[in-house]
Amino acid sequence: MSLFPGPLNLRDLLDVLLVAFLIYQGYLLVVGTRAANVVRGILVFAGVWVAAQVLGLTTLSELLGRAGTVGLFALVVLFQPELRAALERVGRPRGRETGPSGAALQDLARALERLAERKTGALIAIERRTPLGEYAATGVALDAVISVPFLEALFARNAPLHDGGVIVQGSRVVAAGCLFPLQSSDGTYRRYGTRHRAAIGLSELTDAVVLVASEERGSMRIALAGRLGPDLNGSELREQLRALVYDRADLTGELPVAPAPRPGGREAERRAPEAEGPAGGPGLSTPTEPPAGTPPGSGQAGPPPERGGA
Ligand SMILES: Nc1ncnc2c1ncn2[C@@H]1O[C@H](COP(=O)(O)OP(=O)(O)OP(=O)(O)O)[C@@H](O)[C@H]1O
Repeated sequence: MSLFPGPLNLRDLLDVLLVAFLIYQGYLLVVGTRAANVVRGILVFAGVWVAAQVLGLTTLSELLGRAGTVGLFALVVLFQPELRAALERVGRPRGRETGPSGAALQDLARALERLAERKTGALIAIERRTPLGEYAATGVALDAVISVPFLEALFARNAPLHDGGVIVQGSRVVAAGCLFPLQSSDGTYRRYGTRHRAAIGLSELTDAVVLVASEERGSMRIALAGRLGPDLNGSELREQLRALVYDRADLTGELPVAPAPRPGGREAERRAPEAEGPAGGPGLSTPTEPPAGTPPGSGQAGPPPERGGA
């Protein structure tokens, strides 16, 4: 039996193109989120199921077929936040995907630098394709132009909105005092405090770029795709922000510069998890490897200077 029973007409072509378009859109929706790994798993599962069918392994194909049906329901429950975000994105008006302007990015980086220098804790999520509306709704709605003094005032120790995270959409701060989901996938980042784990947690569920200034260590880091990057200095922070927001590094979900942690010392021990990430990779005992999936050459920028801290 041939794949196409009759000659290929325009309607078939349109059909194929629409399916290809839908698959591509589906890919764009999941890429950079924790759902991407699950999609890969489903593809492997489907591959085995098809192979079992082709080879006539009836028991196996029957078993996988039934497991697949149950699995579909499980996926809907498991990925409810992602599905909601995906639908929100589909229904979102066009033209809202513009990220922060160059000046806004500079101000974000400068503000984080100043906050970190003064050991004032800060948590800032920059929205990219995944809408952060549901997390913004947990805080106080704002509509403010990004500026260094404004961000410093927001996170100042006794300020009413200093607790929780700030959400940036385009060049505006749209919410403050927001509750982000805590990192959940495994125990990799267990030793970090809740601010860092909230940054990792949000980046695990969305494609947001999440900036953290540590109150305890005075350090600055970026969380992306469920992983916490290394300590950054001001120029590294600016460079990464530019790459993530303008160079569409979001399509790979990778931190463009992820210097390998150095072995030895308490600092290395604290940094060790970033060499691992939830996707697996070397264990804590071998902290010199770059994170799994780091693009070639990305470690060539060399490790940032050591900082003091806890
Ligand atoms: N789920 C959350 N969403 C947003 N912000 C949170 C969340 N959990 C904690 N925070 C923020 O983190 C602060 C506590 O930070 P904590 O000291 O536990 O974390 P940390 O990662 O060690 O950070 P630091 O290095 O700055 O001390 C809280 O006061 C609050 O502002």
